[in-house]
Amino acid sequence: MAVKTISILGSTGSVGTQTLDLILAEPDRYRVRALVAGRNATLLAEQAKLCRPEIAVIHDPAGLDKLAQALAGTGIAVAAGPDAVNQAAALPADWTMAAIIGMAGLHPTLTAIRRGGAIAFANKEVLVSAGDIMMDAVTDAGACLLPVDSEHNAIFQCWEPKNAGAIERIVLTASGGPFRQTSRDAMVAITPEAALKHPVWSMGTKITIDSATMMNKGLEVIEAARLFRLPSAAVEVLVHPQSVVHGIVCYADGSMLAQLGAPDMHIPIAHALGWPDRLVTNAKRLDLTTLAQLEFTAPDLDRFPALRVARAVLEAGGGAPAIMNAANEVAVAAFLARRIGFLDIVGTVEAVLDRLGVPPAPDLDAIIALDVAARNAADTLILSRAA
Ligand SMILES: NC(=O)C1=CN([C@@H]2O[C@H](COP(=O)(O)OP(=O)(O)OC[C@H]3O[C@@H](n4cnc5c(N)ncnc54)[C@H](OP(=O)(O)O)[C@@H]3O)[C@@H](O)[C@H]2O)C=CC1
Ligand SMILES: CC(=O)[C@@H](O)[C@H](O)COP(=O)(O)O
Ligand SMILES: [Mn+2]
Repeated sequence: MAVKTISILGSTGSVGTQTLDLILAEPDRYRVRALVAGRNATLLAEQAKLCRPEIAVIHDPAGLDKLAQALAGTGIAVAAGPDAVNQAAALPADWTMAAIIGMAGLHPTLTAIRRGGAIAFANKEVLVSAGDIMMDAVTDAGACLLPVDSEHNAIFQCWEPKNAGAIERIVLTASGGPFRQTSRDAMVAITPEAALKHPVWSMGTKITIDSATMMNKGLEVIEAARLFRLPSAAVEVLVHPQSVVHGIVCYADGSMLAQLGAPDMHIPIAHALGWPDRLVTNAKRLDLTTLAQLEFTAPDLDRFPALRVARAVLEAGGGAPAIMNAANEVAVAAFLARRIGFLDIVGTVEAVLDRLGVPPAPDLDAIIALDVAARNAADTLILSRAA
């Protein structure tokens, strides 16, 4: 059995730590090249001691001393700053987990794609903002793109490449989040604490808030359109509170192929890590006999307008997805910092989209400029709301 070389971008996060769980469960199968984190030097150092990468890199230079001290004498190289992050992403690796949160992952992920090999893609924000560029880079580099987001991984598992022409549509399921049954009026008073209590999944804070507004599903519709090259109309969303059916591919003969599993991210990550083979894991098993009922309902776009906004953005094209994503990142951070209310998150996104329109986004520089413009516009709106 050949040893797989691995890099993890975003190793200290929810997806990153679960990726490392799988690697540490079978250490002889893998050699870790690079671990990359944002600010958490303590956890990064602990991880490095366990999996012995060639290099551990922290984006925030303020964490370098702590990291260097913790790893002194281990022979593990350390580095800090954005250039070091990109250099780590460029190191040859058979398999890279792209799990940095948000647009912060743009350059390292693109660097890893251009280097080639398999890219396990968790970072949906980058696919939303710069999806065509990412997908073209995958093709140009001959890289192998492995979707990790649970719904997209499910679609990937059910997608028959030789029958792609016979695929009518795909279905992404949504848990509905903690406010699935909350009235719009009651949403005004939602606190960060309440929004961070996801009913099913344990995830990082940003995606958990996105699930609460259902912007997560909006981002996922665009992510699916990019990954599977489908129009908006071919990507359906159904609310499925049990979160055991993750995605469905609907074929022209009436067949629907679905992927089921316990709501445990170790499962899609393991699929991507083992692909094209299957790993043995300790991930939770689903006991179908305990499932009294599986519900599937259409989402309520009046209570959760994020989904409508995301579809409009996908259909508008150009720089609109990059603007939506950037405004959402700023608004979620402002909500978590108690600077705006829950309904203001999507309100801010809509206002920024109205302000910036649908500018063209022909290349990466244009997308980055729009990302900055949308962040500035969102900041200004949030400041003016507070005044
Ligand atoms: N969590 C989940 O179950 C799922 C997540 N996803 C997607 O996966 C991605 C990661 O999500 P999640 O793991 O929840 O997020 P977390 O917030 O838990 O983790 C984010 C990771 O990114 C790192 N990071 C942040 N900024 C930088 C930077 N500038 N340079 C390098 N590293 C950085 C963080 O480091 P540090 O903590 O050290 O600052 C951390 O390791 C997101 O795009 C999300 O949408 C998709 C499906 C499911
Ligand atoms: C685990 C995963 O893939 C998340 O994106 C999940 O889908 C979030 O739950 P929601 O369905 O509530 O958005
Ligand atoms: Mn998902």
